Amino acid sequence: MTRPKPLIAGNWKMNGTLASLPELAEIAAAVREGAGEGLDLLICPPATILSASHGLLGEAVAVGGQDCHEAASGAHTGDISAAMLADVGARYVIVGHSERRADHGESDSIVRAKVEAAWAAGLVAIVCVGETEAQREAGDTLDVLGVQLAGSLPDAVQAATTVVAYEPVWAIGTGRTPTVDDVREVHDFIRNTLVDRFGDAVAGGVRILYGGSVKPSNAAELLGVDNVDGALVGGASLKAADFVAICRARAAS
Ligand SMILES: O=C[C@H](O)COP(=O)(O)O
Repeated sequence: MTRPKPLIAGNWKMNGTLASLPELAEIAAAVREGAGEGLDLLICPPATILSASHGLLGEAVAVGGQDCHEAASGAHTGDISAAMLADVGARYVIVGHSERRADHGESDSIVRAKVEAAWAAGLVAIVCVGETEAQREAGDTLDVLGVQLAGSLPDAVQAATTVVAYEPVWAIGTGRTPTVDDVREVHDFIRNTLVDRFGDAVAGGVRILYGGSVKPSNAAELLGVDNVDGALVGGASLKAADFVAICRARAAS
């Protein structure tokens, strides 16, 4: 199976204002100097600065949303549709992040509907899955991920429209990461699960990102693991220098 082109994605979460745009300018400058060679790059800033971010980053670094509503439009005060994200330049949208699942009670079936909404608007959906610490300690990690994948991914998955992000909940923002062997086991499991359901041709091209305390010092090790096709980076993506260092580490691994 040929490895898909790696994707390094930054998720700014609820951080960043117009005053943060210089960080993006710094990333854009590093990319012009070759930092993103051989990689697809993505920043998912808050929706309030998506348009300005797109204007700054241009085509070399994609921008994406952090969530979208499952409906195309309507009476959903405060929500954002996939088409609205696309309208201001987004090419991707994260769905089913564990913070959305926990804070907003998003079930696998809601996540699945959001994936379909993203596709309908022409966006690539980054579908997040991951186990809690209690689930890992109980030995349930693969079972939990199997259920999340089965429920969150629609039948019409294509490599060009879908990315899976494995984010162990206990590793997010904690500075803790799974061992390389644990990451390999989970990513192999996700790949095999995709192959069983969607076949080799589709599943081989779906990028499987690792997310959870990725930083410059551990990026080469984590991103060098088989079936790790990039990273979904939270905290470290807020600093241009760290995000660029992660990109360089992946390019070199
Ligand atoms: O979406 C990103 C992940 O939740 C990882 O966040 P983190 O890199 O701050 O641990």
